Amino acid sequence: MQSDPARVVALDVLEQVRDGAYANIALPATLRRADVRGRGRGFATNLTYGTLRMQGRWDAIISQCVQGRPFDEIDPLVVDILRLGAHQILGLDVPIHAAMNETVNLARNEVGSGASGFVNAVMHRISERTNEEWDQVLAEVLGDEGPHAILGAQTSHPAWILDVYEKSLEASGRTTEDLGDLLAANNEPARVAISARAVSRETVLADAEEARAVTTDGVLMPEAIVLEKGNPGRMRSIRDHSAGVQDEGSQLVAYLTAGAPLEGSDSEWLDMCAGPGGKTATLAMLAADRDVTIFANELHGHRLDLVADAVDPFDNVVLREGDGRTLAKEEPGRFDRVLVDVPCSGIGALRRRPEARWRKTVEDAEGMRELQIGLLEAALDAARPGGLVCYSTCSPDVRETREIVDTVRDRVDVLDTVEIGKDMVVPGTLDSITGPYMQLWPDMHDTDAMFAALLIKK
Ligand SMILES: C[S@@+](CC[C@H](N)C(=O)[O-])C[C@H]1O[C@@H](n2cnc3c(N)ncnc32)[C@H](O)[C@@H]1O
Repeated sequence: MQSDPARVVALDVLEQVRDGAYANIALPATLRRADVRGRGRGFATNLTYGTLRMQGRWDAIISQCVQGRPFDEIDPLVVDILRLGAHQILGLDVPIHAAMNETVNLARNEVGSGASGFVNAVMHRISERTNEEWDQVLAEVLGDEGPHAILGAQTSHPAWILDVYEKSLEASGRTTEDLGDLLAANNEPARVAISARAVSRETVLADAEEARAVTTDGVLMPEAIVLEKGNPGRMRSIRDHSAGVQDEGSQLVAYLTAGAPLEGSDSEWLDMCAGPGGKTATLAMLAADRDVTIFANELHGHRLDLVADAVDPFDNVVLREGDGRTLAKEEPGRFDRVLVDVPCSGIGALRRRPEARWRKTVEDAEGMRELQIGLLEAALDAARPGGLVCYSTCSPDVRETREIVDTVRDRVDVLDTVEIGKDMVVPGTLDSITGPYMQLWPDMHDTDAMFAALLIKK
């Protein structure tokens, strides 16, 4: 019997990801090559992304079903087939007999009949328990390794990410009891939010309707449009860059940068780390009738090209390629508003990249520290006296958020922090935020875990 093409595609992408590919790039290309469309395409997408996201949980469960065989010694291709099988039984509502048959068949066709017998036996054992029962088993077998090892396996996260999240929750006034909700939110696909830029919100809504997309209002940003269903790539306004797909948290960072109160001149803004240009384009929209020029700087030429595409409909943006830190030396004290959206570990945006949590390490944040400090100091150098600097990350790790801002505030002349503009969001949605730093959360705000601090230079 031939294998189901959608499952073959999913297996192919899992193999590519093992070799270092990004699923969001490998999957569309593999679907195209295999000419899988319609419902098969949707199934292959859910299966691939879901399996990658939940891989840690499935591996912990598979390890309990291999009857003493060391997990690390199983052929990686067989492991991928078992992960796909586990996800069909426990992660999707595929009927058990279909999931079993298809998985065993895939093993026979892709590896050989020896492997199919092993896969059959393991799949039987996986299917003997419900998710709740597997949670119990994992709690028992991992009991000696501590609560984070258990919760990490149950929710499919490396234990170090739980340690980092726990510290971040506490630092931003939440409790460690919220950790489970946060991890569960990471296992849901990110919502597709749209920022209307060179056209009105109404135009984008009409465009979405024409593309047969289903929309709803933003949770956080009154201006945002959320696509509940549909493909943004089919919308004209997305294709011609008059609107852009952008997380609501990222939209808010641009609104905070443009809208924070400022005394004195307000005509030159700097976006110091602009690529790929989502925030630059939203800033360009917000500056459009304000007689402002935006200088968009990016270190890498190929990412500056993406900024150029994103701001194509606007004529108020000047592009510059280079290190943001040297720019500040060349033009000290010039800019009225500066956004410094620094490179970071990205562990606040795990919903977007299903494989990301398995690639990142606890050292990633440490490795960025000097660069983040240097960029924030440079942003303050580039701002005029009394000018505004917005420091932001898409990570909640305190080592790259408040610790960076606190270090720089101690070192250089920062007059004050500015209160986060709660009037810019849907009323009530930022009420939990106290103090000068904004930390968003996927489980509370349905955004990436963006951090922002607004500073005024002396
Ligand atoms: C978090 S991303 C910015 C995202 C962007 N603001 C947006 O909303 O689309 C950080 C960017 O900083 C760039 N970068 C890294 N080091 C830099 C440096 N020293 N100077 C300027 N940009 C830098 C990276 O290439 C990356 O494109």
